[in-house]
Amino acid sequence: MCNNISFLGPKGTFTHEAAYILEGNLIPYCTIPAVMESVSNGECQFGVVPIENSIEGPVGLTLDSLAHKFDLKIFKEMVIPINQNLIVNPKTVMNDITDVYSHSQAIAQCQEFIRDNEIQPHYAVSTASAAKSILGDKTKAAIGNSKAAEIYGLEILKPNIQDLDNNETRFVVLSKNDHEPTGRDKTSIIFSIYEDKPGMLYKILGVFEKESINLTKIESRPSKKGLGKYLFFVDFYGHRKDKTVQNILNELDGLTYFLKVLGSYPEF
Ligand SMILES: O=C(O)C(=O)C[C@]1(C(=O)O)C=C[C@@H](O)C=C1
Repeated sequence: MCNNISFLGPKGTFTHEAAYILEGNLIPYCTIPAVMESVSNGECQFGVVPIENSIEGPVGLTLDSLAHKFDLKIFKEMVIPINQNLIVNPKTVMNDITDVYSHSQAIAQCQEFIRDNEIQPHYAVSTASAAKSILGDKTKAAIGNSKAAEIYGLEILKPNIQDLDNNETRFVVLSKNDHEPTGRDKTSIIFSIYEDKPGMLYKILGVFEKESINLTKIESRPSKKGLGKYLFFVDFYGHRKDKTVQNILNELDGLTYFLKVLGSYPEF
């Protein structure tokens, strides 16, 4: 069995740091859909992507790609603390910097720092690609992982520049199959409801209440089928092979317009 693990690269992203928790041959891909494609087409057995951040919330591209583009399962989840650093070329001082580059999530996590220092933010595909892009230009800084500074021969001018301390990101390991039950599992699903019936979401949540199953996340995203039409992303305790969870999924099948089970995996 191939032991390749794709991750959102290049080397030095937070996703790379999360992927280190796994054992295998780590391969960087430059976008979240490219990571998913590498698992779909069998180049990699697993792929690691960010799914939500404790400050900035969902990673929309991951949720949308799982809902609309790929038929992949969640095999594992991982949560790592995020410490953002101001990364610069050697011998740069604060006054040299006019522009700062990073992933949109990282820019959002450091809004106050960027505003207080009056530097112009720019979006990049990942924090590490931002670090690579500033090489050789003292007017440009990047926001990212200290590992990126080390890998690309850059320096950290200011550590811990995120606005809030409880900064954590949850990553998922995607595969063609989900995880066998461990006794401490979570299940992720996506569903949409019939729009013309009142109280549908209430009824659906009632199914979980009836079976005494705790939700750990509920999130809605546009279904891309018009304003006011949503997909719901729900995570809850239990494995899809548990009798209780099977009862829930059977009932939801009858109550929802669309239901996709993203799989069951051990709680981090
Ligand atoms: O750009 C990176 O370093 C990533 O791994 C992506 C990502 C994200 O999408 O949330 C991961 C963690 C941080 O919150 C910032 C960016």
